[in-house]
Amino acid sequence: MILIVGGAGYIGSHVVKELLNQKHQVIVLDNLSTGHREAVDPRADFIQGDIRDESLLTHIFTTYKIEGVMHFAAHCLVGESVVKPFIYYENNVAATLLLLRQMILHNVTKFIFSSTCATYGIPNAKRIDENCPTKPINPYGHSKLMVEQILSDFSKAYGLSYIVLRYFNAAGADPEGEIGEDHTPESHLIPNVLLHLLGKKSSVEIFGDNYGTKDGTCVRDYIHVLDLADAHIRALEHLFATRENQALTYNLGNGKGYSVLEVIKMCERVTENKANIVISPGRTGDPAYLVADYEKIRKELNWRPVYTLEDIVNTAWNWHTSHPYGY
Ligand SMILES: NC(=O)c1ccc[n+]([C@@H]2O[C@H](COP(=O)([O-])OP(=O)(O)OC[C@H]3O[C@@H](n4cnc5c(N)ncnc54)[C@H](O)[C@@H]3O)[C@@H](O)[C@H]2O)c1
Ligand SMILES: O=c1ccn([C@@H]2O[C@H](COP(=O)(O)OP(=O)(O)O[C@H]3O[C@H](CO)[C@@H](O)[C@H](O)[C@H]3O)[C@@H](O)[C@H]2O)c(=O)[nH]1
Repeated sequence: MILIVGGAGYIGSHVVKELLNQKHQVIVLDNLSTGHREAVDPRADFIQGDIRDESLLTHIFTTYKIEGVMHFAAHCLVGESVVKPFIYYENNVAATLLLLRQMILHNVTKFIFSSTCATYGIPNAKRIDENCPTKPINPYGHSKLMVEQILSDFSKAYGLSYIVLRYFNAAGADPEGEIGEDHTPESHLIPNVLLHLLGKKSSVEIFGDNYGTKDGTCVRDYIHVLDLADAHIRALEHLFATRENQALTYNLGNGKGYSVLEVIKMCERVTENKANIVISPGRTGDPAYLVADYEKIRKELNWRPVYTLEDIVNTAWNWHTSHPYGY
């Protein structure tokens, strides 16, 4: 059985559905702080609770035969982390330590960790590969990089076998339309544009239009949640297939950069609607340009993204139009 921590959240719930489709047994632990009970596939076991509750973790590790853990639970907003760093270090680093302690105590060695391209900071590269220096520029990125260091040390000392997945910008929704992105408040670009085009927000803000990019707006690499789900399953299967401890780090992105303006244009095209754009100051902690080189995971786990930006916007639009109030 695989324990999915944070499996009621946006990315976790999509991974849970794919794991179940591929006949894995799944138990989800989530405190529902930003996740939704309805997002958890009914075929999964669900426990509402917090990873900081050590007696609950002991109960889970002694009751269920947990063979591996995927850890999605975190605070994960770049801007919020700049103004509320305490909760980022507390929930992303200290709470993860508690989870890892229980794993070690119960001899569970396989671990997949949701990290981020925010660990790179402002890279000096057109495409970021895993050898680029990690110099985060916000507390969120620092908190994820700290966990990566902890995992490396724990692997050597306690035999942890792990894969760190550094996602770029997750987007899109389940093509079957059952689950999708639902955050309150919503801060991510694509849902914000689509919610505006759906008439739920009066305008869409562009945070900064004088970055040193092709049109002055920030460039990001948008990766479909189902491509992320596929990578998680490959990572899990790799950990189960190898005898030696693994200590691996992979980027997960599309390898293509789109500016905020280009994303808005794609949303306008898919929805056949015109956006009312407002230019606002850039957000603190936002790098100008982040695009992935995903060669390493392509070579080693035979993963490659299959969804385009248009697929991302189409599936997200399908979700928002069928769930205008979220779950
Ligand atoms: N969304 C992105 O673009 C993106 C990019 C890079 C990395 N990530 C990482 O991926 C992971 C998932 O992101 P998401 O967008 O699905 O976020 P999300 O907020 O939708 O999901 C996080 C889930 O974790 C749960 N949770 C948080 N703290 C918890 C705790 N202490 N105990 C139990 N449950 C807890 C929340 O209720 C939520 O269901 C995060 O670790 C994030 O840092 C996300
Ligand atoms: O209404 C909006 C929302 C966002 N943006 C811009 O759009 C880009 C993407 O922003 P957003 O969708 O909020 O994602 P990021 O801030 O890039 O962060 C996401 O992607 C990171 C990886 O790049 C993850 O680590 C984070 O968890 C996840 O929130 C940024 O340049 C924002 O300034 C706008 O202009 N208007």
